[in-house]
Amino acid sequence: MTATKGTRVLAPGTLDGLSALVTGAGSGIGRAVTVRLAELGAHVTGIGRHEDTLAATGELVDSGAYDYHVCDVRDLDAVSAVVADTGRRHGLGLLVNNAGGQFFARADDISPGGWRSVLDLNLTSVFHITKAAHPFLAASRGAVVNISLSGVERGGMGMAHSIAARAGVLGLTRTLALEWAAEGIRLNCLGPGTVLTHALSDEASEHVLGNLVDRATPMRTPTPPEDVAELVAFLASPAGALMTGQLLQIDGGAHLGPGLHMLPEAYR
Ligand SMILES: CCCCCCCCCCC/C=C/C(=O)SCCNC(=O)CCNC(=O)[C@H](O)C(C)(C)COP(=O)(O)OP(=O)(O)OC[C@H]1O[C@@H](n2cnc3c(N)ncnc32)[C@H](O)[C@@H]1OP(=O)(O)O
Ligand SMILES: NC(=O)C1=CN([C@@H]2O[C@H](COP(=O)(O)OP(=O)(O)OC[C@H]3O[C@@H](n4cnc5c(N)ncnc54)[C@H](OP(=O)(O)O)[C@@H]3O)[C@@H](O)[C@H]2O)C=CC1
Repeated sequence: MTATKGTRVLAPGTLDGLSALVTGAGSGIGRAVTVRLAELGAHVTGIGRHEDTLAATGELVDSGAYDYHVCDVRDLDAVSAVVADTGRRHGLGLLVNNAGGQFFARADDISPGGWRSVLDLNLTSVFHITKAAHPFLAASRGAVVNISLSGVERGGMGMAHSIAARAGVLGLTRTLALEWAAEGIRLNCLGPGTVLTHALSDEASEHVLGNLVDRATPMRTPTPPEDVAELVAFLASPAGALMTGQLLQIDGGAHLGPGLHMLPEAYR
């Protein structure tokens, strides 16, 4: 297996003066995005449910470049209030809808409650947060990056609820890219492949590496969270000024291979 180490190509100061809001900033991809945006000059407001992890992210960035709110993105009134507070305090030039996830189960084993839970987290929250951000994004001619999943256009075994939600996010992204283009607002989706964050347990990581990375990813490498972060920063930078309505899969070709989740082992 080969693995990149997380590539940094953007120049220091690229995002000077940008105000960003990142959901799920306390770990994994959201933490890597927060750290990189702040390194490039942005102020970042993080959202998550756990204060300890959000605070730990703050230890990785310069003081003054970061604050956070403890909030569940499924609490639509609370999270809309956080967006409005952030917009009033700092303005808002970039929204990164990153908080998300699912449990792995065959469709037959997903109850109405399980379906609702995953749709609320991965689709409904994204709609409401993005809508709450609209006036601030219009004022800044800002951008939205929605963190999706490699395979969203092809399906994924064991993930009917999550893939349906992410497909909904892609449709939402493209629709708002049309509706808000005249205001200079851009929206894009990123589809990471397998990212070895703490969300995958050690046992699952071994399983994922053996079966899903080596066998299902043509480039036989996981996606470093830092690579996702650099792409988010690119989309927020002037170089991304004409990119909107895109799904960019950053997955070592997984969307071309047998599929991250096409192997029976993916949902044993
Ligand atoms: C084990 C790994 C195998 C290998 C898989 C290969 C994949 C490799 C590629 C990786 C691709 C994607 C990676 C990621 O997305 S990493 C993301 C980071 N984190 C997570 O995914 C975890 C996030 N999960 C959660 O936050 C929660 O589980 C979730 C929001 C989904 C649910 O939380 P909630 O608090 O709402 O949960 P409840 O306990 O209240 O349950 C709500 C209903 O859901 C049903 N449920 C919950 N878990 C399961 C399950 N495992 N199977 C079936 N049903 C489940 C639960 O019963 C409730 O329903 P009812 O009301 O009907 O009882
Ligand atoms: N890891 C992977 O292989 C891949 C991940 N993805 C997607 O990337 C995104 C980030 O995943 P990753 O970094 O790996 O996982 P993590 O579990 O590390 O990150 C998820 C973050 O979201 C936060 N979060 C979860 N639920 C809520 C909620 N209801 N309200 C507020 N915050 C919440 C969590 O913080 P807290 O618990 O404190 O709330 C956590 O910081 C997810 O959408 C995931 O599905 C996509 C492709 C592959």
